[in-house]
This record gives sequence, C-alpha cells and structure tokens, in this order.
Amino acid sequence: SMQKAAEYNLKMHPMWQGPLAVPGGDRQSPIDIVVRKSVFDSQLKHLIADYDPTTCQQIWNNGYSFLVEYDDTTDKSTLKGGPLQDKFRLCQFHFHWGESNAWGSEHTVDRRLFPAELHLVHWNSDKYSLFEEAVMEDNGLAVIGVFLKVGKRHDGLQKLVDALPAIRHKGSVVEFTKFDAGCLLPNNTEDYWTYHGSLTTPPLTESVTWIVMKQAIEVSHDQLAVFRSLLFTSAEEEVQKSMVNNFRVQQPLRGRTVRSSFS
Ligand SMILES: Clc1ccc(Cc2nnn[n-]2)cc1
Ligand SMILES: [Zn+2]
Repeated sequence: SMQKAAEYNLKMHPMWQGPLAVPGGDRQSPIDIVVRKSVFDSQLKHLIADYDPTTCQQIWNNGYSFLVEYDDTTDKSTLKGGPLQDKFRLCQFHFHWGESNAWGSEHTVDRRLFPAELHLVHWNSDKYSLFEEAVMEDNGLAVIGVFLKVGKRHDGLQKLVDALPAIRHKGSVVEFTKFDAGCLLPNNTEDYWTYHGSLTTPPLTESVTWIVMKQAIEVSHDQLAVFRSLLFTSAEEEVQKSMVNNFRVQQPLRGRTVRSSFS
C-alpha cells in the first residue's frame, strides 16, 4: 500500500528535492503548464471520482508532507474517465505548500504559483494488485492536482486542519475516518489539463498520468497557516524545522504535449 511508499519517504531528508533531473528522465514532474501551448483533445472524457468516505483510515506526518490514507485493498474509492483507460484506486492524498502565500504549488499555470497544491494519488487496479507494482509501470498511477488559493474558508478542509496539531512531528499518526476526499475537488471537474509525468519525490518514477484541475479551491489564510505549523522533524530532534516549501522545482517539458479537456 502507499504506507510502505510513504515510509520510504520518511527515511528521505525532508527537504530532499531529489536530483534536478533524473538520469535519462524525459517525463519528470512538476512542470509549468503553458496554456496557449496546451492542445484541446475532444476525446478526453468527464472525470468520474467515486470516493467512499468509510475507506478513510488515518492521517500522518511522513516528514515530507501530511497524508490521509485510504484502504486500497478493494475498489471502493475509485477514479475513472478523463484521460484514463482503466479504473484507478485512491490510496492517499497529501499537499505541498510554501512558507508564504506567494508560492507553494508544484505545478504552475503560465508561471502563476499558488500557495498550495493537493495531490490525490491513485493506482491502476485493473492492471496491478498493489501500489508498489503500479508505481514502477508506465501509467500505473494517476494523480489529480488541485490548486489551493486564499479566499473563503473551506468547510470540508476544516476537519483535516483540526487533526494537524496531533501530527505535528514526523512519524506521528492518528486515526482519521469518514472523510470524503471528493469534497476537496473543485465544483468544475470538467476542465483539466493532462500530461504524462512522474512522482515529484524519490523514486521519481515516470509512471504518473497527471490530471491538473483548471479551477482552484478556496481555503482561508488561517487554514493554510495551520499547514505551516507542522514540522519536518521528529519529537526527539533538538532543532525543530517547520514543514514549509515541500515542493519540487519545475522540470523540463522535453517535448511533451499537455492536453486540455476544454477549449
Ligand atoms: Cl506524502 C507524499 C507522497 C508523495 C509525494 C511526492 C509526489 N509525487 N507526486 N505527487 N506528489 C510527496 C508527499
Ligand atoms: Zn504530491
């Protein structure tokens, strides 16, 4: 499950951005989405995210971000449609954010940075039986990226924000149940960009079909501030480092085409 992959992240130095480019890597993420260079593809379908809140299990600080993990042993929380040919299982979601509202997202749109970005991580359960298998295969994973912008308070996010003080330190885990990840999707899920890329932390594997939503969700300044109260460091470490700027630098497009579901 994602647990093992996230434990792998735990061992990694928090600010580890990984190499700027992976040797031989020509489909790395994140990227800048140049809107006027994206290509409208009328074959792209609606996204069908069907998430069951009862599969939500725990929330924990893995020393890089905080992640909400789902039971991915059955096809209860799935993603289909969009650019995807197969059915994908939700295994976790997490965020990337900055030390200020001026930056924090991994992807950008015409170089515009957002204060944070949500990633909903899914793996191809039609072709594989475990995340660990899928993560090594072309198109084994599908990650939905949703930009966060500062505005009105996001009521669905608040339950998650209220759980963060309990997982301030790297390695802390608390039970977190009955959370509907669907409430974090924007109202408009028709308009997205999609391209083939990679995980943005080691193993940086080029197995991700990225689906980046055009519409951002609004969260309040105070909600974002609580993200920044998390720590990269465990309770034992003398020097505590606040968990901010946990994003990777942008990677070269290397001739890839970014398709849009809208014109
Ligand atoms: Cl918890 C976590 C899991 C994965 C990543 C890296 C990533 N790859 N693609 N999107 N995020 C960062 C934090
Ligand atoms: Zn991510």
